[in-house]
Order: sequence, then C-alpha cells, then structure tokens
Amino acid sequence: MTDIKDPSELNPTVLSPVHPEIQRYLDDLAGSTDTPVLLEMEELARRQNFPIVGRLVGLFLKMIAKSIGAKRVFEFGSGYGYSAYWFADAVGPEGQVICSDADPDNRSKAEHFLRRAGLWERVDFRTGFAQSVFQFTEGEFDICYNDVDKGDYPEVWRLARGRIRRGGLYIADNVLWHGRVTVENPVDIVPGWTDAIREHNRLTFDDPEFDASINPTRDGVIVARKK
Ligand SMILES: C[S@@+](CC[C@H](N)C(=O)[O-])C[C@H]1O[C@@H](n2cnc3c(N)ncnc32)[C@H](O)[C@@H]1O
Repeated sequence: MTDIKDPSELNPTVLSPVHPEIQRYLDDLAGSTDTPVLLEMEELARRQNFPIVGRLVGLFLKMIAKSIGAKRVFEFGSGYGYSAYWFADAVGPEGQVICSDADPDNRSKAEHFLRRAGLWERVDFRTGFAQSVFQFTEGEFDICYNDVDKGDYPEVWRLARGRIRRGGLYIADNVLWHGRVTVENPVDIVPGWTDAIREHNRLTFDDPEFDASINPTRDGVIVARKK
C-alpha cells in the first residue's frame, strides 16, 4: 500500500479544523485515559510517522460503537491495531473486530499490543487487500470502518454500505484530508486522492438510506447511520 508521510509536511495548503490551543486543551482532557499499551502504540506512531487515528478519535470511536451496542465491526485498513484497540474495547468480550491490512508486519505488531491489553481474543486480524478480505467475509456488520488508501474510499463505501445493519454505522477517517477538500487545486500526496475523498463524502451524504455527519476532530471523521 502507499507509504505516506505526515501530509502536513507535504502540502503547504493544509488546514487544521481545530485551533492549536483548543487542540492542546482537548489532548490534555484525554490524557486521563492513558494506559501503558496506548502510550506505547502512540509513541510508535510518533517514531515511525505512522498515521493512527489518535486518542481523541479513538475515544470517539469507542463511544459511538458502545452507544449502538456494536458487537461486530469490520475495519478496512487496521495498521497495527490502534483504532481496533478502541473498537475491541467497545464490543466487549462477546464481540468481534475483524481487522484487515496488507502488511503482515502490522498484524504481528497488533498482536503484540492487543494481547497485552487483553483485547486480542476479540480480534480476527486478516492480512491482505482489505476489499478482498471483506468480500470473503460473510454477514452484516454493526460498523464498517474505512481507513485505507484514500483513492479507494468511494469503492469501500460502495462495498460496505449494503452490509451494514439498520441502525448500524459507516465510519471513515481523514475525510477533510487536512483541508485539501476545500481547495480548488490542492497539492495532493497521491494524484487523485483529494477528488476521491470528495466523491466519497458526496456519495455518503447524498445516500437516501443513510444520515451522515462529519466530526471535525483531527482530520475529520465521517459517521453515517443506516436508517
Ligand atoms: C491510515 S493507516 C490505518 C491506521 C489505523 N486505522 C489506526 O488508526 O490505527 C492505513 C493502513 O491501511 C493499510 N492499507 C491501505 N490501503 C489498504 C487496502 N486497500 N487493503 C489493505 N490494507 C490497506 C496500510 O498498509 C496502513 O497500514
């Protein structure tokens, strides 16, 4: 999959939806949720410049997953399990989070972290192309979560939307793409990604079977509830 650096280093047009002082305040509040495993996962992201969702979005994912009583979650693009940590926490001991990632090394790291957090038993981590893994996985989901390469966002939305139960959620990260979605000719990390995200957001908002909204935390998280 495409190896991305921090987009803010690569694009002079990037915008943060949250003022830095407010961001610091929110980060400070969220510090009360520290655990040794979370701190290690976040430190690894900093060291390797790996794009995890971060603490505030993690807390948000856990809260909305719990609020609909989610028990079965599919993740497209799991990295080394940081977002899965929050979903696995939310689904409880009877629940399951099916993770997918192209890089087998990410699976090993996820096992290392999530086992220590007592969450690995709730995770079924499958290595491969996420869209194929999904097509080989049967059944409906309470939540489908999309965090793959951004050019694939419209495809993932089209795949996922029909397999979410009524009252279930479609969630995708990075839907503001560091502000590029607002710029006419953005400097893109990979040509076409901004247009793909715009198409994805439009498709999601315009779908009559879903109610959609964007939480502008970090890089924007879209949440669409199936009616
Ligand atoms: C943004 S990171 C995921 C971060 C993770 N959701 C988190 O917050 O901890 C994207 C990951 O998805 C993987 N990836 C991207 N596109 C993929 C695809 N189509 N199929 C499988 N893996 C993919 C990349 O290798 C990378 O590990």
